[in-house]
Amino acid sequence: MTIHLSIASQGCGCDRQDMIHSLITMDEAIARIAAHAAPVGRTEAVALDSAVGRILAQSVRSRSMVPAFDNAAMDGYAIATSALTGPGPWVLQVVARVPAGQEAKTSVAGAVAARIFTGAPIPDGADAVVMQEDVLRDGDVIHLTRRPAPGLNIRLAGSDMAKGATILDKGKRLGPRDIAACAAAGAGVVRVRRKLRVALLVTGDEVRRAGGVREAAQIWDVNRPMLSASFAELGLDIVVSAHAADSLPGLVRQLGNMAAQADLVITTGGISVGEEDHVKPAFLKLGGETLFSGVAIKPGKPVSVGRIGKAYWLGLPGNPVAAFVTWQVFGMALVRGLTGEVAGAPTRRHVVTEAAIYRKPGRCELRPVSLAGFDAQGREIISFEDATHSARVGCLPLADGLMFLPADTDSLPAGALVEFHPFSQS
Ligand SMILES: Nc1nc2c(c(=O)[nH]1)N[C@H]1C(S)=C(S)[C@@H](COP(=O)(O)OP(=O)(O)OC[C@H]3O[C@@H](n4cnc5c(N)ncnc54)[C@H](O)[C@@H]3O)O[C@H]1N2
Ligand code: MOO
Repeated sequence: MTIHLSIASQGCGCDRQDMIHSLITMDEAIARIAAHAAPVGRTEAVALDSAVGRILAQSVRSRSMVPAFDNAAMDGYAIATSALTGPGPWVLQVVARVPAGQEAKTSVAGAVAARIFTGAPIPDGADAVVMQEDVLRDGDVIHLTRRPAPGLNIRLAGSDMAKGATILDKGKRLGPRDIAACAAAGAGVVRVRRKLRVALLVTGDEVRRAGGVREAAQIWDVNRPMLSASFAELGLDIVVSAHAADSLPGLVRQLGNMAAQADLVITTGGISVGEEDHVKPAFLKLGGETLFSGVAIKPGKPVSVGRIGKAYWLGLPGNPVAAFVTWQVFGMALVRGLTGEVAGAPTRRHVVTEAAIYRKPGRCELRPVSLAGFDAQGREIISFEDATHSARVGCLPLADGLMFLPADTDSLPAGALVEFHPFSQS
């Protein structure tokens, strides 16, 4: 629901219509990434133990039926229900013992039982397992008072996975639950995409390592630790990470070196319009081809994507919240494309606003928000600051995702439905 209640605003000038028209929309930018970014590099076989976080390059099929044989779901006694004649109770001789991991050597024929343990193969002739709590054991016999249904407490061969069934499709990022399914299917080695090689270049004369020495007009570097942490969580291979001064020759050299080593070069800062912003000129000097440069969003308007030779370049803005938001929306889309990950995009959903919103229309706004409980109809409520501040990092730890406010929306009442884009862990 979009509500238009015009509010007078002079704005800062950066939302002027003539400027906005040179920008593309967020959906167009995502579509361009999806159309261009194809999986890079060779695939490799890795042991299941070290496959977490990797992207499957080949689907996984079950090597056998799972379970491979009928087995007991309880510790108890395997019996043949057809041998229970008359109304009962019944007295059955215990003729065998079958622990898990051993084949059943004796069959169960007639009014006899086999002592059996969870996971052990069902002996021939048996068609039910009575749990031990439901029988009375007396020496070599058991007393049974209730007739079990055929099939009771038996896990049938193939009831979990059929032989040859596709367990996981290629393009899946392997998490612990996928690893469990691979192991059950007998896939001890899986074929995955090689790790994406990324290079990170954080620009700015004013930027210094967090917590270190800094002069009066200098700031601590937020972008490098923030993005490095995201890369690590995504399992990317950081081939080089460096800081660059605001100098064109230096940037040309560093960007060129990085593009020669990495599949994806990520820069932060230096992509706006001031004469201290040398990243785009350096990219162009290296013969870079632009996929897009500037998106009608707030924050993150200058975000750019292109190619330098075979490497992709993602230019993030310097403001840390803008860098984080554009990394989440465009960077992760680029990584998904380059790694062939199929189903990793966060699912957007509708949520309701806790408070009214008044804003300057023009760019689609991606405001960090926190999930704040549910309303009387069970809809999720979000809380948020009264504006998006692209340089205020203090709200990030509390945020669960982004609220998307359409470009033409200038006000919304409390309780309005808006789109919510959850942050991935990374
Ligand atoms: N005349 C105009 N000025 C600006 C425009 C515009 O359209 N016209 N756009 C504004 C917007 S929107 C953004 S976003 C920024 C983007 O600027 P850059 O990407 O060139 O980034 P910088 O100028 O290098 O830095 C911006 C800001 O962020 C701080 N910063 C940079 N790197 C880090 C870091 N690693 N950790 C923490 N903070 C960092 C930097 O000190 C600046 O304050 O441009 C606007 N200007
Ligand atoms: O787009 Mo900028 O990120 O508003 O500060």
